Amino acid sequence: MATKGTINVQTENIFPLIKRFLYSDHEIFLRELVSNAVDSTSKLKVLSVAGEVKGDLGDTRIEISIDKAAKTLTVKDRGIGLTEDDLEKYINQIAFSGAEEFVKKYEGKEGAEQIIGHFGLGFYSAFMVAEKVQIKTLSYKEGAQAVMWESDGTPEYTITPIDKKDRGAEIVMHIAEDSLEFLEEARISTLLNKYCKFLPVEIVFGEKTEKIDDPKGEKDEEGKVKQIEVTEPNVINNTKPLWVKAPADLTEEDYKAFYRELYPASFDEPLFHIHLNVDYPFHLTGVLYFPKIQENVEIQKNKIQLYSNQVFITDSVEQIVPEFLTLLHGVIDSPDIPLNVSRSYLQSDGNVKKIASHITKKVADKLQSMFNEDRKDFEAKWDDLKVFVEYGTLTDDKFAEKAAKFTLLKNTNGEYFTVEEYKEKIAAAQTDKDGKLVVLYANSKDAQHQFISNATERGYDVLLFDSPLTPHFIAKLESTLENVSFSRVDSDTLDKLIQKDVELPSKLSDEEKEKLKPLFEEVVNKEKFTVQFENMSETEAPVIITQPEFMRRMQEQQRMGGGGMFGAFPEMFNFTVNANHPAITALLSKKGANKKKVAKQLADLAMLSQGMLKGEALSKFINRSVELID
Ligand SMILES: Nc1ncnc2c1ncn2[C@@H]1O[C@H](COP(=O)(O)OP(=O)(O)OP(=O)(O)O)[C@@H](O)[C@H]1O
Repeated sequence: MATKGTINVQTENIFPLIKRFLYSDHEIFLRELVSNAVDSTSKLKVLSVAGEVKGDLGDTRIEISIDKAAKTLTVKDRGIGLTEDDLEKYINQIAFSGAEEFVKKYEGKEGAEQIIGHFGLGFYSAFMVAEKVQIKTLSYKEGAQAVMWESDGTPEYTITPIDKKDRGAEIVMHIAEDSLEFLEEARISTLLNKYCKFLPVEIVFGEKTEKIDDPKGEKDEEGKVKQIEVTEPNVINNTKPLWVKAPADLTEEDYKAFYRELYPASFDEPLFHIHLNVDYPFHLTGVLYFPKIQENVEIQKNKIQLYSNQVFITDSVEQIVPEFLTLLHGVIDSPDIPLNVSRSYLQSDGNVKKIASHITKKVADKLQSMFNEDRKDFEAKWDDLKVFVEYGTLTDDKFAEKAAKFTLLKNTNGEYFTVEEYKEKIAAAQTDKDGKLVVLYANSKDAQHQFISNATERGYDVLLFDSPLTPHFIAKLESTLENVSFSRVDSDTLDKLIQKDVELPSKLSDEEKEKLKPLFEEVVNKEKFTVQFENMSETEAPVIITQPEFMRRMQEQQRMGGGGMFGAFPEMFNFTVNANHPAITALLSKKGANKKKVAKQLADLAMLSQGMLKGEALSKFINRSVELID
């Protein structure tokens, strides 16, 4: 005999609301229903261990199936099932009021889409895609009568006794006209792969055909064992993903294989991994991988997947881990991350804070131990790690504190130093007359080649800073290190960069300098280049073009979107003539057109070594050079 009833609706009919709700996240209904099936199966296993369910449990796989003709999608489990009383209690009352409360709370609220995607309505999310839902179920309890609960998306429902032999629940969704996409194998397969890939109970979707060695051992003409095709249920998930296993039982190859399982489209292998395993004060497991950092760091983000008891929740974890950690890849699984709260609340949640700082600490500790255990190997990985470490140093004070001990500086010879080691290395040569340590750096070995070789000839060392975060990172180093300044090697002449007490005498008198100055001012743009003389050594270039450090930093900041208060910053360079160079002294005695030509040639050579000679100016320079050969 059928029971009819009406679900006790408190406020308004929530079914139309559920349907309308959050269009883009309709797909999560499948995760909700499969999770329920998994829970029910897990409960059965617990009861069996406790002796409350007798005998063999049989096949406990969950099956997802599509019946296109009947327009149904079914999730079938062999878990504990429900009695009529259970249906009344759990489906009509508890689940319903839960869903009702949920909808009431978030309806029309901004950001609700994200919340529902992470949390879900539970069983009633089936009504986002179905016009009618049936639960055909037989409880594990002895002597239970199989029943079918049915509702067509109004608060009315019926419960009818049915004939069902196997234990568990079958949720049959009669897919609505506007959701027919969920009757497509490919769509369901994609969803299962996204949300259910690592669920702890085997989930079967369709069949797969595989070729295996003939069990009878029959051979083909070439004497090889014959291959025969077998069709078997297609299990879509890995029930024991790597992160739930003990690190001691895993090899390096296992970690790499799991990385490929997580990111089938990735070509690169990860550099190394960290296995997270925390029981107290919160539960957290996971594996984080350090990828090779790509030029474009943005594409790197959103690769960490967040799970709650092996159920996929989201791959945008910004609020849960500090931003620099989002450069990492991998999996975090924690039932302690509250999923039923708004995104902004997550940040202030105590557990989330603890989790974030725990992960930060773990990552820093791992880097420190790699540094301690095998410095050479750490150096070999540094180029790939540095953007990550710099990013962390810039954005997270706790990390910065720890990272200071393993942050490496690389010089143009490819040697690596910690900051302390480096200070010691350059102290003798690069301390200026005021006792300040001047660190020289280049951002490209090629572009600043001449400047680097001049500096090394002087006995100075030049660091190579070529990451996109360089300007910020240098500013950070300058603010933490006392009495140390950083100057790019082409930002001034060497004597100005590291000022010593000794001054070279000048081969040119002041009058001679005054005579030559307008000559150079004529051949370059006066607005952009400030012509000045300096007594350098004869071996240095006759003319050097430099861009003052502060000027370049302003421009870099502007390019990165900061420093707008100065408006568009003009490009300004110093055009420094080496008063001691023979070519300059020789210029004095030259006459007329030839004098100007040589001055132009010298100016162009300086431009050329800064990579500033382009287009027509370059063509003219080449022609003039050919003429000068004659
Ligand atoms: N396949 C199933 N087999 C047995 N019981 C089920 C099944 N699906 C749902 N239930 C029962 O219905 C209840 C409500 O399910 P619902 O999905 O709405 O909420 P929930 O699973 O308790 O919580 P959540 O909001 O996390 O999904 C469950 O707690 C469970 O008792």
